[in-house]
Amino acid sequence: MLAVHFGAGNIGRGFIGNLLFHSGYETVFVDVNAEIVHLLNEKNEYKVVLAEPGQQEDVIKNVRAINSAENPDQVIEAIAKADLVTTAIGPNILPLIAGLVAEGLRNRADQSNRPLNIIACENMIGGSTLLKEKVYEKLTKAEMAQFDDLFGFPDSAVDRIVPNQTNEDKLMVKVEPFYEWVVEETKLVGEKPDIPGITYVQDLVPYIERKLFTVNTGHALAAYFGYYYGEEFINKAMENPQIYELVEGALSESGEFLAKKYGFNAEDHAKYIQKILHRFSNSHIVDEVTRVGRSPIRKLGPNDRLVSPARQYSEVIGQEPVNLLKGVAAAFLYDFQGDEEAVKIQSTIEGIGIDKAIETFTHISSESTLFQTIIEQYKLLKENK
Ligand SMILES: NC(=O)C1=CN([C@@H]2O[C@H](COP(=O)(O)OP(=O)(O)OC[C@H]3O[C@@H](n4cnc5c(N)ncnc54)[C@H](O)[C@@H]3O)[C@@H](O)[C@H]2O)C=CC1
Ligand SMILES: O=P(O)(O)OC[C@H]1O[C@](O)(CO)[C@@H](O)[C@@H]1O
Repeated sequence: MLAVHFGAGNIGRGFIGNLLFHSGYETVFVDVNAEIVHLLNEKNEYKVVLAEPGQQEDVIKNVRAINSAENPDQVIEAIAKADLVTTAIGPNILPLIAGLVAEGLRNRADQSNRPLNIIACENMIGGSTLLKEKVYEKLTKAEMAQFDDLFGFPDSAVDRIVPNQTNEDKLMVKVEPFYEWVVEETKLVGEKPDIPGITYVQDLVPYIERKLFTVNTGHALAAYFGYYYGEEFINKAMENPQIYELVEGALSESGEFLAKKYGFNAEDHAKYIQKILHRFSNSHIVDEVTRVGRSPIRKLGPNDRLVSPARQYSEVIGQEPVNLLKGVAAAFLYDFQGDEEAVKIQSTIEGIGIDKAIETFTHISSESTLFQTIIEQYKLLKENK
């Protein structure tokens, strides 16, 4: 069985590639990083190490790679032969691979009627759906009908903390032991991929919201407050009682609306939150606050991990969240010069003021009380910096 996976980065090698190998797939990674592509083709294997006492090592074999910037034709050919296509490249990059995916699927449909599933494994709601939309923008009406029959784009939620790697062995990836991969069963075509480690569900929305608004919300607060208080790493930020309290507070707010919206058992959800706080504190993982806080414009988007739970909390609970809004305010103070989006937020604030910047990035109306609270919190945090 052949899997084509876009993105041979942290989650691609450390999580998806790992599970694919253990499920019997040969994996072809598609990437634009010439060094990683070269090394994968030279070694045809890499190590995954668990970030825990004992540091258990796993060797992932049967892998190779294609540089899509240099050899797009090879990617098109690989998609024609594939049994599964997956991605872990980042939400902002999905539109950029749509042309190549469309070409690959078109070429495949010319040769056979074999169905194929394309699963985006990104930290976002509706990643595969977005990729499908972008692919379909390249198609004729007739092709769309043909693709509807042949190709599935089930959405998915992936959870495993894989920090930036600083190992001498450039292919080796250190990962946390925990993982979860949930895939929407109803949008699959053909045979269900037999991958132990995937949980198939009928309705993905509760799972992706639970994950994005707990793991990623908490992580984002730890990152932005960690940065604010001058911490370099997430586990160190979690040692700061002020930050811990803010993160825990935000997760209990998102948990309150999630439990009410989806009927989650409150006790189980409280355990889920505690487990996540424990994962953030893992001393065997060196995870920079600037990695976890990366792309703050994306993270401040109306449907992402900060604004969506804050808005939904106020809608479902009928009150304003305290900690979630502090998290939004802290993201507006994130001025890391190595992050293009952070620089853009700061220059926007300078150019049009914080009020307009909040409206621009969060789409929260300036009439709302949420908006006023964010401004107040922003000013307080700025004064006390
Ligand atoms: N690192 C983590 O712990 C987790 C990450 N994710 C999600 O997985 C996705 C990837 O994240 P990471 O692996 O951390 O990032 P990463 O930066 O380590 O990996 C992304 C890879 O995509 C490649 N890439 C960039 N443009 C490309 C293109 N046009 N075609 C093919 N490859 C391209 C990059 O060269 C890189 O190797 C993101 O959506 C992230 O939110 C989800 C859960 C956990
Ligand atoms: O990958 P993103 O969406 O930029 O955000 C970083 C987040 O992704 C993760 O790496 C994995 O879920 C988390 O560690 C963190 O919340």
